[in-house]
Amino acid sequence: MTVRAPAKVNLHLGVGPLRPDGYHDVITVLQAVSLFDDLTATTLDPTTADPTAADPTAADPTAADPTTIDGVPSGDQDGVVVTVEVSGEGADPTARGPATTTPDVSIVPTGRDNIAVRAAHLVAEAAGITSERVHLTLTKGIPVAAGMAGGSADAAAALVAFDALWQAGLDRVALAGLAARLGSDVPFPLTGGTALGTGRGEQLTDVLATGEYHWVFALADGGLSTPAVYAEFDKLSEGRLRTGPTPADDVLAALRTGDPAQLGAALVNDLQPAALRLRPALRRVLETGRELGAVGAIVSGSGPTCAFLAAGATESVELAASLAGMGVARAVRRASGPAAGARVLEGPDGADGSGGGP
Ligand SMILES: C[C@@](CO)(OP(=O)(O)O)[C@H](O)COP(=O)(O)OP(=O)(O)OC[C@H]1O[C@@H](n2ccc(N)nc2=O)[C@H](O)[C@@H]1O
Ligand SMILES: Nc1ncnc2c1ncn2[C@@H]1O[C@H](COP(=O)(O)OP(=O)(O)O)[C@@H](O)[C@H]1O
Repeated sequence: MTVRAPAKVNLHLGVGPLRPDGYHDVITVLQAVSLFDDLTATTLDPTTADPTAADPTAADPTAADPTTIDGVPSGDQDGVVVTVEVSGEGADPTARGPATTTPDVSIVPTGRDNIAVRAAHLVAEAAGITSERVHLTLTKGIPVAAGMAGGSADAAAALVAFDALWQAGLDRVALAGLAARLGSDVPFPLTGGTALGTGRGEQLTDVLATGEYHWVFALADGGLSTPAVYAEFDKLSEGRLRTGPTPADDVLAALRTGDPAQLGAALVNDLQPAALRLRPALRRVLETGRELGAVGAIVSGSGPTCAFLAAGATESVELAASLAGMGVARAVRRASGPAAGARVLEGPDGADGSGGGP
């Protein structure tokens, strides 16, 4: 069973003051873009050891209660064992070497703190599954800790995969409820497209959007931690009166016209000053993209990826080539949006997941 899920870019990210629960109210417009992670779930014979697997019982040092991680069942209380193998973005070259003490946010964990494993345990709980052994292969095209919601995409893909694999019969509303327990950004890659997010970002409404948008992403070396960027936002906000998140009216109006230049001029990211404080070199990346003709230039979410909107497909090819030539980014990727949400590429019997539909 293989499920593909998309990355996102925030076209508008208005952030309100820190709430008592440690989150911020946001008003955000998210667009799914054609950078994808593929998650393959393979049911294993419970009696066969998997030599490629990381130790699934490796303790998460942040978990005070070993039976849950952030309120999500860890699997320790039942016989559901999910092992993980990662390739592509964020695959740890030292994964089989000695353990390091400094956590690197841009490396994907392969233990039970992998968000796809946590998603599996949530579905197991909902479906009453108590004994299964499953191996997950994550083929990551979405950069890690990069403000593009790659972990959220994997979690959404896992929810869809395990719902189908274990015949849990969860409908879209139930899946979105589990998704919101895993992270504020997890409901969005289930649906994809373009959507308005409120609350922590997890409450989604459809947006009237026309046209196809051509993006160029400048990938950075190393990631940025989302909580660290929000904390920097709080520091920068000290002494300033912040009432609520800024509304997304300009971006919503631009999306109705389908005009990239209008959308480019309307892009807003309230986390951008915080990301630039933590990564001053991103200023030069943004300036370079603008000088090379991007109609919009913004830090993607909490960063450090920089997102450039091109006037059209041809312009995006030229922009990507020129940006790569300037050497300001680790890598440059082109993508279009809106992209579809999490979908089955290959079912458990090897059949494709198109269901014969359009
Ligand atoms: C900033 C955004 C923009 O879309 O995403 P990224 O750009 O990192 O992908 C999101 O708000 C990130 O969503 P997500 O990565 O799911 O965050 P969560 O797991 O829910 O929360 C991680 C931490 O981020 C902070 N957080 C998150 C969401 C929110 N509305 N307010 C917050 O303050 C909190 O410190 C929280 O403990
Ligand atoms: N399947 C996963 N893919 C990516 N990161 C993961 C995954 N599971 C857990 N993580 C952790 O989540 C953190 C955020 O990753 P990611 O979702 O890619 O970034 P962002 O929140 O900036 O969009 C990473 O530092 C990583 O350690």
